Amino acid sequence: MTPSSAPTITRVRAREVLDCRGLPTVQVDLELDGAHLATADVPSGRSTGSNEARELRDGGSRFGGFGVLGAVGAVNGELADALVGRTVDSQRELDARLIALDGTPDKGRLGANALLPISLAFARAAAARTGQPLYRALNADAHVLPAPLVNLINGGKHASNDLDMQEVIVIPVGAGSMLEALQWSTEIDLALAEILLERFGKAALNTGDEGGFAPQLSRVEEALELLHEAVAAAGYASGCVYGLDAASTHWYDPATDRYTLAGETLDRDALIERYLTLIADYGIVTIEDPLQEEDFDGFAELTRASGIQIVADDLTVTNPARIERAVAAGAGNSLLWKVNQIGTLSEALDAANAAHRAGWTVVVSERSGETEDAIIADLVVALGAGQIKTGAPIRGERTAKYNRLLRIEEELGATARYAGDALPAPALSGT
Ligand SMILES: O=C(O)[C@@H](CO)OP(=O)(O)O
Ligand SMILES: [Mg+2]
Repeated sequence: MTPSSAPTITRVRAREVLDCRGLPTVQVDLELDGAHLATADVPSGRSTGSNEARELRDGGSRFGGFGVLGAVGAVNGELADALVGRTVDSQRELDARLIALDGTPDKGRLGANALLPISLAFARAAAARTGQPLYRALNADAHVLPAPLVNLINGGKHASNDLDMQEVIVIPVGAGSMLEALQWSTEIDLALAEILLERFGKAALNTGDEGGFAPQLSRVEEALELLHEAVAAAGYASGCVYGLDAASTHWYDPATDRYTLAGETLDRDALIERYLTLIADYGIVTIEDPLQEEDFDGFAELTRASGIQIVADDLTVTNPARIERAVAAGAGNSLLWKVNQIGTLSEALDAANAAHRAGWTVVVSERSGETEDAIIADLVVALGAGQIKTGAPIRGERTAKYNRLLRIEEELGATARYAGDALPAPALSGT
């Protein structure tokens, strides 16, 4: 049922809410036609790329200015004044208006954290107006449930251990459904907890920002061995593959053009060699941000040499122009898709289309600073992307996404398809 006339925005209201790190972020209510009210939150990154759309923070506090009252004020003042009472034909028209109101290339005047929650709340309200869930309002044929890239060991900027690589990931590709994929993931997580307790003692179960364990270790090989052990102990060795988010920009020194990995200094070639060894030894089928955020050539070299999924995050920042550059250079073959890196839903959808057109895969992603807002669950199904990265299945801001996916799987019934084939089947034997 599609209402015949275009909706009118009758209310826009922002407030400050807290994310999972206890830091303020922006929540927006948006109402259409005095009847359809929707809410959306904006998440926040910690290991951000330098080319992301700008998030406005207030400044001035001892902790570096984490407040978002400026962004909240922009929504409740200038943006609400410009939008309330207006009729909006489409998401694209609204987003174009938001972009024009900000007027800067990086959304630095009003802030991506002011614009995006308006864009997302509009998408939800427009879907509600048609009586459909968001994933279906965006794509009538939506039916693919994503394989989860489950980040069970945290390092880098997300944890207080010495592991440089940010995320050590297991992917239950052999599961038959979303429900089964999450059951496996939880059992693997519990098995990992037991192994860590036995190996590292009392502080073993510290966790990082995305709910994965953050044991005190520094070598990624050790983290991968622990994860393999946990998968085997849980009984899923034949159904799982592995991945990394190296987030290497954050352990790269531009002054020397060198990386420091577990105390060792490596140039680009040595680091690429190291990845090839890790891939061969540990059944790794996907690596995100293996090289620093400006090294298009390095990405291209590893993409060619490895033959696996190489995911661009800080390199491409969900920005169609940077994606075009990466595609032309062969720098990666997969896009990490984060709506707040670009700041409106339409631009993010353009980014996903650009990636799909180029034959790249798309991995829909959380941020490390999340709220309970589960919108990426609807978005990953709408895109049919087949892969989601949304942390360990043990903390509310992450389980919100997983639980929404379970509900969508139920709603889709017999038409639902779990994308276990989005990544290659296990290549390893005997680990
Ligand atoms: O690097 C990443 O992929 C993300 C999410 O996992 O981290 P952050 O949100 O801190 O940028
Ligand atoms: Mg990343």
